[in-house]
Amino acid sequence: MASQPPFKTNFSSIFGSSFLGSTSDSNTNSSTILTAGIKLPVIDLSHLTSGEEVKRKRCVKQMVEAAKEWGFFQIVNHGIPKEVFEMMFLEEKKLFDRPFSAKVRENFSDSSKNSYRWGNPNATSPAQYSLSEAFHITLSEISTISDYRNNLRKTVEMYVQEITRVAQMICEILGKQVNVNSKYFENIWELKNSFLRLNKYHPRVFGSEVFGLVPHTDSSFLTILFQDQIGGLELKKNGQWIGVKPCSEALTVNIGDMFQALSNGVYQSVRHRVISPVNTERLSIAFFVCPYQETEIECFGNPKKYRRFSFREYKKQSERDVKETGDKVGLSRFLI
Ligand SMILES: O=C(O)CCC(=O)C(=O)O
Ligand SMILES: [Fe+2]
Repeated sequence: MASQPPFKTNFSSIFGSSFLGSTSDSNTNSSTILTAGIKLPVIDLSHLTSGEEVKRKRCVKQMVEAAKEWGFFQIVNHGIPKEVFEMMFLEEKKLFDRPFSAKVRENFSDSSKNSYRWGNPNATSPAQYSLSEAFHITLSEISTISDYRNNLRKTVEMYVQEITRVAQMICEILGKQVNVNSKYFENIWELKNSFLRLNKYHPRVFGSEVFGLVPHTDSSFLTILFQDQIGGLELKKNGQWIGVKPCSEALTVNIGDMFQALSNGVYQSVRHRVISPVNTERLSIAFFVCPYQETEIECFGNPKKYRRFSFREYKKQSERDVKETGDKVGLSRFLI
C-alpha cells in the first residue's frame, strides 16, 4: 500500500495538468542566497550555565540581538542527547510509512480531530501548494496516544520533556529583556495547546514552482526546529531568501507572531519557507510554544503597537484569511 499522498492527482485536480512538469524557477530559486558570507547567529547555551557571569551576559545579548535582527538563530550545547532525536526520527518515519489511506483515516489519540495534513486544500495557486505531509500532536493529546502506539507515546513524551526545558530557558531570557512579566513563561510544559509538527517533504515531482512548505510566519510564541541534513529551509531577510544550513548539533529557533506581539514588535516573526528537496525526502520536527486559545495577548511596551486579542481570535482570523486569499495576513491585522 502506497504511503505517499496522491500529490500529482490532487495538484492537477485543483490547477489542471498544464502546471505539471513546468521548469519555471520563478518562486523558488530566483532570490536564494546560499548563505555565502551570511551566517545565522549560533548561540552556545552552555554559556548560560557555566557560572561565568561575563559569558552568560554575552550569550543573552547575542540571543536578544538575533531575535531582533533575524527572528532566527541556531542553538548548540542545548543538552538534549542525540539519541532523543534519533528515536524521535525513527517514530516519525514509522508514522509516515503507514499506508496513505490509514494516515487519513486513523487518529492516533483519543482526540476527535485527525492530526494528519498534506498538500494544501486552501491553495488558490500553485505557489500556495505544499509538497509535504505533516502530523500535529498537541501536548494535551500525548497522554491519549493509543496503547498500541506505546513507543510513539513514550518517545514523544521524552522529546517534549527535553524540548520544553530548552524552550523555557529561551522564552524566559527573551521575555525578561522586553519586560514580559516574569511569571509569563514560568511553566512552558503546562501550555497544553503547544504542539509538535512532524514534517515530511517529498522530492519535486512537478515544476519547482511548488514549495515543500509555502512562505509563512509561525503563529506561536517560539518555534524550535530539528531537521535532518538535507536542507531547504529559507528565511527572508532584507528582501532576500537565505538558506539555513543544517547542522546536526544545532536546533533552529525562530520567533513566532505571539512573541512579536508580546514584545511590541521588538522581536521579529520572520517569513520562512521550505524548498522541496531534489531526488530525496526530508524530515523535520518543529515544536511550537503556543498560548491557550483563550489567552489574551497584550503588548508589553508603550505606546502599544497591537491591540489586545485572544489567541483564538488570532487563529480564526488567520484561518479566514488563508481560506479567502491562500495566505494569512497575520499581526498587521491587529495594529492599533
Ligand atoms: O521543516 C522546516 O524546515 C520548517 C518547518 C516550518 O516552518 C513549520 O512547520 O512551520
Ligand atoms: Fe514555520
